[in-house]
Amino acid sequence: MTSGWTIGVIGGSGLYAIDALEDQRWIDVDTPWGRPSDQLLTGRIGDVRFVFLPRHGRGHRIPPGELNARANIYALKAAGCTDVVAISAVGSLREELPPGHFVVVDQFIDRTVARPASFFGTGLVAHVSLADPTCERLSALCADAAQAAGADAARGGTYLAMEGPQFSSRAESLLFRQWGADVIGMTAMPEARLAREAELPYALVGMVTDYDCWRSANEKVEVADVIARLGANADLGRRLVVELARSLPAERTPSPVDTVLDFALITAPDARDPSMIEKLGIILDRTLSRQP
Ligand SMILES: CSC[C@H]1O[C@H](OP(=O)(O)O)[C@H](O)[C@@H]1O
Ligand SMILES: Nc1ncnc2[nH]cnc12
Repeated sequence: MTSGWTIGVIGGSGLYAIDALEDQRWIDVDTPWGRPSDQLLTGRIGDVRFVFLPRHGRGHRIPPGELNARANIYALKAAGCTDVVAISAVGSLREELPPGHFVVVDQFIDRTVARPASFFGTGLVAHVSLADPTCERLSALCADAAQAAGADAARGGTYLAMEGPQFSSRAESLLFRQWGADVIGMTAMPEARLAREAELPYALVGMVTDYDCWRSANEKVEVADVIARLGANADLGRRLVVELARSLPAERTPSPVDTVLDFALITAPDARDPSMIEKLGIILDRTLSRQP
């Protein structure tokens, strides 16, 4: 019996449902931050509860810059998730990460510019650490699960989050390589920041669909090529989820991320805006219940 885990899965491009879930049910969740991208698909694999959210909505309706990441993360928390696995299509900035490979990333460079990136603000200020933005335990489980599913999976890598929706210019692509980025995408930020603020351990599995445009003067990314690759990748992504369910330890021991807000709130209790506290809702409940 596996207990204590409820895994939220954010499915990126090409991953809009998970057939292997038993007792499937699409449920509506509204949040103080607005509506998530779609209904949530709840179910289980064996004894492990899963909550799946198609990041762009079924049918891929929402572009990266218009995703309501706060509502998405809040909805997963409200649905009882203890941990979040994000699965994303990514471009490769490294020769040794060809299309078809998976990369379980452990760092981010955030170049997004126009997205609300925090649950906190005037009236309630918090600073969480993002030094290690992903959960080592969950990432290791995902990398093992990817391999068990039959994917070539690299452990560790830096994801460059760009604003999009256009793909990068060649000069940008070359620059990002010099910065040490390994893969590129448009969605992991601010998602990973918000997961940390919501005290949800987060892992991101990048499924490489293309080499972006850095390799030669006439190379460029085309959505049609990405889509062609997505079909095969998405099958592996779904299998990864099944393998992850099989491999989770029977008991979920606490993660340091479960309690990050205990050390992050800086606004004095009597200076806190009650409407902010209300809007933060379940994100703050645990911390506030411990404070006098
Ligand atoms: C379909 S290519 C561009 C699109 O794919 C990635 O999305 P996701 O991370 O949700 O798989 C990328 O970030 C872009 O949004
Ligand atoms: N080359 C690329 N750039 C940004 N996002 C992507 N998603 C998949 N491939 C990508």
